[in-house]
Formats: sequence, C-alpha cells, structure tokens
Amino acid sequence: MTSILDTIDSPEQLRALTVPQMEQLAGEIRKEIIEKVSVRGGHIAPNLGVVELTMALHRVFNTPNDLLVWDIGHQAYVHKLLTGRRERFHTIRQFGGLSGYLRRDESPYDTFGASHASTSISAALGMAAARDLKGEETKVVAIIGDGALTGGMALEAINNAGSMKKNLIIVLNDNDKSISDNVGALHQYLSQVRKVQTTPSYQRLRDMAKGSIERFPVLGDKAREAAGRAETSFKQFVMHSKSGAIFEELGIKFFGPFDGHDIPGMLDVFENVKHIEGPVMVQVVTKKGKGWEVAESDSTKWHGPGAYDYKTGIIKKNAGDPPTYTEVFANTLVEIAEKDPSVVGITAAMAEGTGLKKMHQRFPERYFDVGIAEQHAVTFAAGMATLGIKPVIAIYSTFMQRAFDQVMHDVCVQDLHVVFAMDRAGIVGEDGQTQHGVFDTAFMRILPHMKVMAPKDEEELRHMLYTAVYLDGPVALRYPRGKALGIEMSDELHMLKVGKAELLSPATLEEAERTDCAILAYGSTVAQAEIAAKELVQEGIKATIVNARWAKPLDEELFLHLAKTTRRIITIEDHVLAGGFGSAVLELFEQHGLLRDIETRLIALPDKYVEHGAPTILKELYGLSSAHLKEVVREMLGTQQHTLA
Ligand SMILES: Cc1ncc(C[n+]2csc(CCOP(=O)(O)OP(=O)(O)O)c2C)c(N)n1
Ligand SMILES: CC(=O)[C@@H](O)[C@H](O)COP(=O)(O)O
Ligand SMILES: [Mg+2]
Repeated sequence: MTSILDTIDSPEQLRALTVPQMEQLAGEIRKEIIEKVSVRGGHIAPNLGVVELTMALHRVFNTPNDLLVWDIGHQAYVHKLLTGRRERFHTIRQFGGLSGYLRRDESPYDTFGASHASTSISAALGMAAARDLKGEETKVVAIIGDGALTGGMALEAINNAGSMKKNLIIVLNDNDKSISDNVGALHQYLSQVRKVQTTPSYQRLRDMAKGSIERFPVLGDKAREAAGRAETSFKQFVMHSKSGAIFEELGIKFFGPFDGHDIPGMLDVFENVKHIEGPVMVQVVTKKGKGWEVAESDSTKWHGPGAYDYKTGIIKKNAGDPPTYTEVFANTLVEIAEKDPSVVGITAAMAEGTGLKKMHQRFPERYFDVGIAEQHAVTFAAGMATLGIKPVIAIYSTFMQRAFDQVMHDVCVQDLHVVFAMDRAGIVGEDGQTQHGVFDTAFMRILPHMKVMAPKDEEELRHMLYTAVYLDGPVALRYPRGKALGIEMSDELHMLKVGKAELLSPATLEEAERTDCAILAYGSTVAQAEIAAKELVQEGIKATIVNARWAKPLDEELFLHLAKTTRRIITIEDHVLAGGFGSAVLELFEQHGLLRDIETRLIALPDKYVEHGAPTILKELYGLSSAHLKEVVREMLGTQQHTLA
C-alpha cells in the first residue's frame, strides 16, 4: 500500500483526502510516532490519542489562517507531522532537532508556545479579541485536555470568555486522564456527563440524530445549510441536551460528548460548530494511547516514557542503575511520615513525576493531589501549616514559577512552615526551554524568611529533607532530574546546620587557606568541582572545594575566610547567573568590601532560554562541565594546561 503520510507536506493535501484515506493515514501516523519517538522517548500516549482529532481540525479549519491553540503542546506531534515537519520528525526532542512542544519560531502553524498547562483558552481568547479589533474573520480554536482544565488559568479564561462573547471554539479533549488519574469536582462532573450520555437510550437517540445529519455529507456550504435546517439534526439535539450545563450557564454553548476517534463524526461536529456565534465548547472523548495496546492499557506509564523498544513495547532501563533523586526524596518522605503523623505530601497533578504516589500508597489520608493547580497547592499548604501540619509540597522547579506570589504572600510573609521540594531543578534535557528548572534559587532566595538549599548527592538530599521538615518557616530544596550518583545511603536521618557549608577538600581550613583558589559549588555541580580539583592537582594547581549546601543563608564565615585567604573564588551552579547562588556570594563579598581585593568567576547559565537536548550536551555547551571549570581556574591563575611528570 502506498504511503499517504509521504504525500502530506501541509494540511492542504489532507483536505483532499477521502475518509477511508484519512483512516489509513491515522494508522500511518501512529506507526511513525511509535517508531520515531522510541529513540529518545516522548509523549506517546497523549499523541496516539489525538490522531483523528488533529486530522479533523486541520481538515475543517483553514490552518494556518485559522488558529489552533494547543494546551501544553505535548500532544502536538500529529500536528507537527501534518504541518510540514515530517522530514525532521525523527529529530524530535534532540539537540538541534524539533521541539517536543510548540514553538512559534518552529512553524507558522504553531500559534502559541507552551508546555505549562492551562494557557490555551486565555491565549485563544486574546487572539479572538485581537482578531475582532483588527476586523478579521479568523477562527480561533483552543484544544485543552481534561487535566489542563483543572488549572486555575483555564477556569479564569472560561469565566472571561463566557462574558466576552467572542467567537471562540474550545475543544475539550477528554480522555479521563491527567498524567495519572484526573482529580477534582470538575473531573467528576465531566465523568458523570460521559456516563449519562453513554446509556443505551442516549446512544439510540444520538444515532438517530447522527443519521439525520449524515444524509448531508460535508460537501460544502449548501450541505451544511441543509444539515442546519434539519429539525432533528444532531447539532440541535446536542444543543438541547443537558450536558455541560455548567458551561452553558457560564455563557458557553456546550456540545458533546463526541467520539474523538470517529473521523466522519469529528468532521461533522467541527463543520457545524465552526459557524456558531459566541464561545463554544466541544467535548471530545478520546482514549489516551489509542491504537497501541501497551500504551492504551497503561497510559500513565506511557504518558512520557524515556527511550523504548517499539517492537516489544518495553521501556529501556539499565539494570543496576542508581535510584533517581525523585525516588530517594519520596522514600525519605515516607520514612519521615512513618514517625511523624503531622507530615503530609502535596502534589499538583504530578504524583508519578514527584514520586508522591508513594505517599499516596502508604498514607492515602496524608496525600493530596490538588490537580494542575500549583498556586492553589501552595496556599492550601499554607492553610495546613497554620494548624500545625507540616506540608511538604513537591513541585517541579519550572512549575513552582506559577506560584511565586503564593509563596511570597501566603507563606513567606506569614513565616509559615511549608517545605518546597523542587524536583527537576537545573537543566532537565529534552523538554527544553520552558521546562528547565533554572530560575528557582533566584526567585526563592529574594523572599524574606525563606531558606534555600541544594544537595550534592542523594545521601545529602535525605538529610536536607529531614532538616527542612524540622526547621521553622518556609524552606526550599532543589534537586535534579534523573539518576542520583549511586552512593551508599545511611539509615539514620539527621539535621544539617542552617547556613553551614561543607569543606570537601583539602581536609582542614588551614590547608585550604594555602590553596590557589576556592571553588564554591552548589547542588549537583559539586560532582564536577570534585573531578576538576582532582585533575588540576596533576597540573600542580591546588583548589579548595566547598559544597555550599545553602544559597540562603550562605555560610558567610567560611566564604569570607576563603575569600580573604585564597583571594580567588569561583562559584558554579546549575542555574541562571542572574540572582543565583553566585550572585548571592558576590552580594556577600560586596557587603564586606572585598570585591576590590579578590578575583571572582561565576559559572552559571546565561541570560537566555536554554534549548532542548541531552543534559550532557547542554551542560558541556553552557560550561557546567569539569573541563570548563578547569579552564576557568587556569585562566584565573594565568597558567597553561600542562601535566606534571
Ligand atoms: C503548570 C503545569 N503543571 C504540571 C504540568 C505537567 N503535566 C504535563 S501534561 C499533564 C497532564 C495533562 O493532562 P491533560 O491536559 O488531560 O492532557 P492529556 O495528557 O491527558 O492529553 C501534566 C500534569 C504542566 N505541564 N504544567
Ligand atoms: C508535559 C509533561 O508531561 C512535562 O511536565 C514533562 O514532560 C515532564 O517530564 P518528566 O516528568 O519526564 O521530567
Ligand atoms: Mg487528559
């Protein structure tokens, strides 16, 4: 059979296909995604679920003039394949390759960049308002998942859209799943709607209504007009059905649920709703992982797996790999919670990613998944803290950005004891620009009362978590994505001294005073600093290595002493330069009038959004490697590289 996918350069060709051809294309797209994504991993299940939906949207709407606004963008691989990116599809999520999300600079079909959830309706409403100001006719369509609909921004946008009355289509891609099971009252409401409307009587009525509209195949305006006139048309039926009453009452016409895998059905629905005035929501029911048994049967596992074997459906994992930082964090939290009933775990829809599912399994009553609602999660934690509960809120560093004001206004001003466990801190790799967690030290350390720390390894992470739980006031700890170092971990947990760094080498402060320079390393970069120091010894260069542990409060005594004695200080961190750990150290030196007398170098990420790619490539590129650290030391000392005989 000749490939149809091979002939698709743009939605233009898609628009010329028959329904059977589109059905064949759906199969080819699934095969392409399953095979190509296997190399680096990616968002498999979300994409397999939207194949028919994406084709129908590009078929009915005149993209790119009509605007499709995908929420998150993790489900936009099909959209990429249909919009001229087939040739480069095999590069997806790789350094220099296609992004795993939408980017306005990647294609004119990518109308709005994302990866954080719940932005699509706001952006689409803004586009609709701009369109009207400009007197244009463009259709604007937001496509949002049932998970993303639990986010505050989506609800704020619905509130706004319902009263603004702009022409706007919201497609609710309801697969009954966030990454894990979806949560919340809105989710329960939509599930109810789905259940009611899949009763046999509903199905019979629906088939009758659908039959009436099918007599008017989608051939053009005349057929549509005829369909519109049909008294028993599906459109009129769904308009008068009770589904989505909650949205109807907010001023948004609601249609659905429709089968999101039924191509002719989808074409009918979109052809109809496209002509409706005012805001419209269409509930489309899809199956996450559709068409690939392994992904259908466990869509959580296949939401965003790493590399896998597409022939066997087995996700690759090396036997004997050390645990991830996430696993160590989650196990330690459960360990602490075993002994302390006042400890609770809170997640914003990331039970798997943050490891908090372990809290769920062990202490379901002390585990809270609040949905994709980071702002609410933080203030919810603050409320708990007022009554003496010890909330540990585990949020990816990048998603913490959402809740900055809640951290400031609801937690820090009131000096409440909330622990912020910021997973995925630093460069995360293939998810790229919007997901690197490289701003957290800056935005946390500027807040009065906040304490901020980062462990050098998994053993230290355990004690940092314990310390954070038993300190007072707000405490944030950041730790990286992925595998830990594989070092042995102790059984006992202990408190770390607040604001005390660890002198790693040489063994004593007296020896450190006589070294050529001091490297103050923060968090995961301690490992690079240790490697660099060992190798520099071969060149006759002696460097003091400090594991800073705290970005706030700093170990002022030690840092000032090393500055005064070695007179050369280098900082290194997996974070942007502006406002980070190195900046904090400079502030300290400036306050003590030291900057004129010492030399400093700060190794950190530049003032740009770091692209996607393997972490090793990105760290090398941006100088977070031991090799670059050695170069900086040599440059500072004015020495050339040479090896001692
Ligand atoms: C603000 C924010 N918090 C958390 C996430 C992590 N996240 C990515 S996809 C996802 C689930 C989205 O569910 P849904 O919108 O229903 O899309 P589906 O994957 O089911 O198609 C979550 C929680 C995110 N992208 N943004
Ligand atoms: C869209 C999405 O799911 C992201 O939040 C991200 O892909 C998570 O990645 P990891 O959990 O693999 O770090
Ligand atoms: Mg979903």
